[in-house]
This record gives sequence, C-alpha cells and structure tokens, in this order.
Amino acid sequence: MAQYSLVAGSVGLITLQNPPVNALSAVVRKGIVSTFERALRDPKVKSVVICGQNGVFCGGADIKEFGTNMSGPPLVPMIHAIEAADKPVVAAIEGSALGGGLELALGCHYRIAHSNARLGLPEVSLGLLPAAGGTQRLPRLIGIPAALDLITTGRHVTAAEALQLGIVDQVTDHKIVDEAVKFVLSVAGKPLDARRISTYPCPPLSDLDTVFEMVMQKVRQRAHGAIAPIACVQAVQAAATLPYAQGMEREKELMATLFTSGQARSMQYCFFAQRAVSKWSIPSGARWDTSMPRPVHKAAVIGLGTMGRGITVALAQTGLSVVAVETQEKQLMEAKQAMPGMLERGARRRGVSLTLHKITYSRDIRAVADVDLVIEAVFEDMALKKKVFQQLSDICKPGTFLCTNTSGLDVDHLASQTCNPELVVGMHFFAPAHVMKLLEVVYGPRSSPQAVATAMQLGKKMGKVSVAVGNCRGFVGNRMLKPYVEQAFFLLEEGATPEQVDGALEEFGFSMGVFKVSDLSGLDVGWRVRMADGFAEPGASSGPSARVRQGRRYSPLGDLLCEQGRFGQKTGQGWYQYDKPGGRVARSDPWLHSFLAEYRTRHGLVARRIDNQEVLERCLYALINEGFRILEDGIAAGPEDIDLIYVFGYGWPRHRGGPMFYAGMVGLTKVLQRLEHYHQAHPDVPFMQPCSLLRRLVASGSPPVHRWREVIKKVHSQL
Ligand SMILES: CCCCCCCC/C=C\C=C\CC(=O)SCCNC(=O)CCNC(=O)[C@H](O)C(C)(C)COP(=O)(O)OP(=O)(O)OC[C@H]1O[C@@H](n2cnc3c(N)ncnc32)[C@H](O)[C@@H]1OP(=O)(O)O
Repeated sequence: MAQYSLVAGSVGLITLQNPPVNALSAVVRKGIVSTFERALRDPKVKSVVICGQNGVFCGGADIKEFGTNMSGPPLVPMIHAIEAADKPVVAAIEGSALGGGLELALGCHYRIAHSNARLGLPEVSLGLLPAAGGTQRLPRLIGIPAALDLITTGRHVTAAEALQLGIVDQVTDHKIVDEAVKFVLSVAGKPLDARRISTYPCPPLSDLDTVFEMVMQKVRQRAHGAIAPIACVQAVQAAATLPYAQGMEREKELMATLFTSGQARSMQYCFFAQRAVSKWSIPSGARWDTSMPRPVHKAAVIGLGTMGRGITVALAQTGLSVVAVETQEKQLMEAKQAMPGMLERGARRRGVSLTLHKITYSRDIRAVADVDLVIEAVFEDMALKKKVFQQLSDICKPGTFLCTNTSGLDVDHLASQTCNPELVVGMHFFAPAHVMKLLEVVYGPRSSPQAVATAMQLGKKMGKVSVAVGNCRGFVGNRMLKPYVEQAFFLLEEGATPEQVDGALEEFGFSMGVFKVSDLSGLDVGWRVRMADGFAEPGASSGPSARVRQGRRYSPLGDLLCEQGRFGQKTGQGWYQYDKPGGRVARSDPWLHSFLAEYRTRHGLVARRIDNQEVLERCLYALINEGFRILEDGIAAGPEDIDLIYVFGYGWPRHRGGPMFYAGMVGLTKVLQRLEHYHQAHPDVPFMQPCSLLRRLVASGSPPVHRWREVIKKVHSQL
C-alpha cells in the first residue's frame, strides 16, 4: 500500500509500504494513484514527496506478479500523471531505486538521493526492458551512451555516480525525507515545464547510425543469444530517433515480445532460485534459519597457487585478516608480487576504492594457529591434502573450521584425518576464485550445522552465490561435467570436430564450448582425474581395448593429446592451436584434424555427418540426466541448486535458466525419449541410461520445476 500524510503544513508525503523492498504490487500502485490524486485535490498541499518505508525507496515492479493475471493500475499512466502534475513532486531515494522504482522517480520533477542509495534499470537481467518509460526518459536525461550502458547491462550505480550522470539532483547524508521536504519547499511555485523529462529532446549525437551499429554489434556479442539486451538497444534507438509518444509505443511493443518469452521466464526463475538456495537445508535436518554461523575475524589459506591466491584476495576483500601460507619460497614470492595487482583490479571491478588489506605471508603452516577458519588450497592430491589436514588438526586452536578447496576429492575422508571432523567442510571455489561468483559448500555426514552455516555466510560475505551440496566424487558441478565431456569426445570419434561441437554449444549460449574450456583449464586436469579413477593408464590409449574401460565405452582422445604434451593454452596446443604457450586466441589446428582422421582409421570408425541438434542433445541431455541422479541421490537439495551451479560456475546461459529448468522447458517426456533413443544406440554408455527419477517425474505428469521437490521427497521416503 501507500501511506499518505501532510507534513510541514503543505507537503503531501506518500510512503510506499510493501516490505521488504516496496515492490510496486497492484496494491501499491493503487495506493500511489489514490494518494496522489488526494494530494492534487487538497488545496493545502503545494508539493509532494514520494519515499519508501524502512530505508528502501523501491525495488521495482513486483516480479512475483509476472506471469499472473496482472490487475491494478498500470505503471505507465500512473507515472505520466505524476509528471503532468502542476504541483512539484520529489522522489526521496534511499536504499534501492531499481527498475520500475527508478522509472517512478524519473517521472517525478526532482530526485534527491541518500548517499547509501543504489539506482539502476536491471530489467535486462530478468529478460525484460524498462517498459514504464525508462528507455525513453533516461536517454533524454543523461544522454544516449550513458543510458545505453545502464539499460543494456542493468548495472546499479551509487548515488555519487547518479549525481555525476545527472540522474539525481542532490545527494545527502542526512535524513532523506527531511531533506526532500526542505528541498520541495524551496522549489514550490517555480515553473515545472523544464522538469518534465518526457518533453526533453534526446541530447544530440553525431553519426547516430554508426553509434547504434557499433553498440548493437557489441551487445549482440555479449548477449550469447539473449534477446533482451538487443531489445533494450532498439528501445533506446527509438528514444533517439522518434518523438516521445512514438518511442513509448515502441517500448511497449518490444516489451510485449519479451514479457511472454521463455527467456524472461528463465531469467526470473534464476532470480528467485538465487534467493531460494541461500535458504539451505541438508539431509541431517540442519537449516539456514536454525543453524547459527560463528563469526570469522581471521582466516588462513594454505597453498598460494592460482586458486589459493584468488581465495586470499576474495577473503581480504571482505576486510578479514588473512594468513597466507606457502611452503615453497619461489611460489610465495610470486604470490606476494601478484596479490597487490589482483586487489587493485578487484577494487576497480567492484567500483570501490582500494583499502588497506590485512594479509600476512608465511612459509610456516604454524602461522595459522590462531585463525578462526582455514581454507586448504594445495595441489589436488589426496595424500598431500591428508597430510595438511593432519597438521592443521594439531596446530589450530580448538574450534577452528577446516575447509578444503578440493574440486572433487572425498571431503569426509579428509575430515577423518582430524580430531574434530564436525569442523570440516568443503569450500569449492571456481577459477579465478576472486572473480567467479560460485561457491559449492560441501557438507559431509559429520559436518556440523554450524560449520555449514559459517561457510555459507562467509561465501555470502565474499559476494558468492553459495550452494550447499553433499559429498560425492565431483560434488554437483564436476560430477555433471563428466558425462558432458564424455559425449563431446564420443562425437569427435564419430565424425564431429572440436569447432563443430564448440560452435553448437556457443550458439546455444555458452560463452565457450567444451573444447575451448578444456584448453583454457588445461587438458592435464581431466587426465589426472581419469588416472585417479583408473580410466586413463599409461600405454593403454592405443591397442584394441583402448576404447573400452571397466566394461564401458571410453574415449582415450584426451589422454592421447596429453601424452603428446598438448595441455591446451599453457602449452600453446590442445584441441586448438595458439600463437604461443599462454596464448588466448584459439585457431583451428590441421594437425588435430589429421590426428582425428588417423585415430578413426586405426579404430575402424567411419566418420558420419553429425548435426548440431545431435551435438546439443547428446552433450546436454547426458549432463541433465546426471543432474537427475544427483537429485535422486540427495546430493543437491533441489533443481534450483543445480541450475545456479551451472549458471554461475560453468557458463550455462542464464536466459536458458540452468540445465534442470531447461529440461522442464524442453519437456521431460522429450528429454526421456531422446535419452532412451541414444541409450539404445549406445548401450555401452551408462550415462545415457535415463535416470529413474526422470522416469518418475514423467510418470507423474511432468510437474513444473518448482514441484519436483515433492516427487523427490516421495522417492527418498520410499528408499
Ligand atoms: C504484454 C506486455 C505486458 C507488459 C506489462 C508490464 C509492464 C511493466 C512495466 C514496468 C516493468 C518494470 C519492470 C521492473 O521493475 S522489473 C523489477 C526490477 N527490479 C529488480 O530487478 C530488483 C530486484 N531486486 C533486487 O535486486 C534486490 O532484491 C534488492 C532490491 C537490491 C534488495 O536486495 P537484498 O536486500 O539483498 O534482498 P533480497 O534480494 O534477498 O530480496 C529480499 C526479498 O525481496 C524479494 N524481492 C526483491 N525484489 C523484488 C521485486 N522487484 N519483486 C518481488 N519481490 C522482490 C526477494 O525475492 C526476496 O524475497 P524472499 O525473502 O522471499 O526471498
């Protein structure tokens, strides 16, 4: 609702009230319309201030209403009425003014912001565009380039930046409503014509067509198939080239296409999924709302390779004291040199000024004796990690949480090396750890609720999307990657090329295909895992049994490349070639194509034409099938957890909602049928055998993704 009061004798104060973010629900819109009409009618009222309760102006349209029968007064005429009023209206902005919230403020004649405010038009990240006049008013107010930047990226700006851009008229540190009232009294009676943004011409730009062509090209490249950013550019182009009323028509038309699109549904699903996974629960019954995290004041990182450095930076950026331990002198010196630059770039990326960081370095593991939490990030080798955990258990003060950054080793086995296994959890970061948003928090059967809660809270403090997952080989993300990569290898054996497979995946929306990612992270990483799992063996990659291991189809292609020293970007050659070791630009490699041809001949394989549909189905459905197994095994609490892991950690396109949501969009029956088809064609590939949970969901009528948990619960109760 919206509360109305008369203040300072002549100011009508409208307060938006819809906790927690004062979203513009039908009730709130109705409240604004009626209180505003009342203010206009009342002869005592000479001016109006609009604010939000509880320190937040407005988080925008109520996203929960999308996809329902929307009722209540629409936003556009409501904002027009505010702009057209003959009494001055000031938006008093504190906390957030986002989406429809900022559009409402742009309809006001003046905007005053508290220094804590963040403003933005983030609709693009929900698969939409700012359709309450945002795409038409913002360019008129701040110019086309700045408006394009904000609208196509959805980024939030601070009050200071908003003032610099000209979005707000004043920034204050004082009580926002008091300042707004003071301000509106000072402008009462002044003409308002020049304050109505919709009447402004768009600030002229020379060579408009070229500007939009270049922006469109850049946005298309970044969008990876998402349609909202393109529509945002088109809407701003309308603002630049059409009169306001026609621009508004164009905005509406473009929004109509987006609003009902699958992409918007997928992205809005991701928004709510992100909030849902922070409300974690684990099979022991421990939950986010009943498990108290312990404060962490001082943390330590063991091992300063690439991951350890990134984790140290991520911890230091939260303001924690960090002890960084590296036993090898050379590696320690390199880390010390690299860290300041990483911190500086991190501050720039986050738009904050660089503060003094409290990192101390040591070669001696005993330096961690007094910390509250340790993250081990040594080489991915069980024997080495076991030794480190035994040492930590002896050295650390009682109660210190011991965390491992392993990407797939048994967390419970590591816990068993310590005197207090309840203090052990996995904190699986993704490279580069100070940039990537994902954190898998891995609980073992003995991890205490407090250990899980502390790791989850620390992840949040570091700005990560933290997902609690159970302990199994590869956890969630890497476990699902295995069948995906395996299919990619099989496709090469059958006639595809790395370029084709990557091309199909990139067209689907991944920023990089599987082979480019493999080159980037190093082919030796997977090779070591396959060796540890007993699949890859020296000398076993050729000969008659090379393509069968442990009774199932196996492709030794990756092992063969590693045996030739082709580890990807770091050696300048992998699935592609690079201009030098460490080079970044992948080029087709004729050697690789001849190698594939010879390999096929050697194994009596006849290359066939494979279409992109098959590439996608085999790679993605194999991955999705493993996702269902993970749900069945209780390793992930729900499909949202898996989806966020893939969106934030593995480059799954957000506009496709994550693998499990995507399966629902495709139709579970179709996914099941295609898996059955491929399993019949490749009976020696167990990953293609449809999982029983998928069958169960199809049998129960393919419920929407938010109802899968009920079916999973039933499956678990019957076990
Ligand atoms: C046929 C064509 C028809 C077209 C007609 C349509 C016309 C529509 C016209 C205009 C449309 C305008 C579009 C919009 O305005 S879209 C919304 C834009 N706003 C956003 O994207 C902001 C989203 N929210 C946030 O970024 C954050 O929540 C923030 C406001 C920064 C607060 O962050 P934080 O303090 O960390 O809190 P949480 O994120 O955890 O949120 C707390 C709870 O509030 C819920 N929430 C937040 N925002 C909204 C919202 N806009 N609508 C509904 N609910 C919202 C959130 O889910 C949390 O809920 P819970 O506690 O249950 O998890």
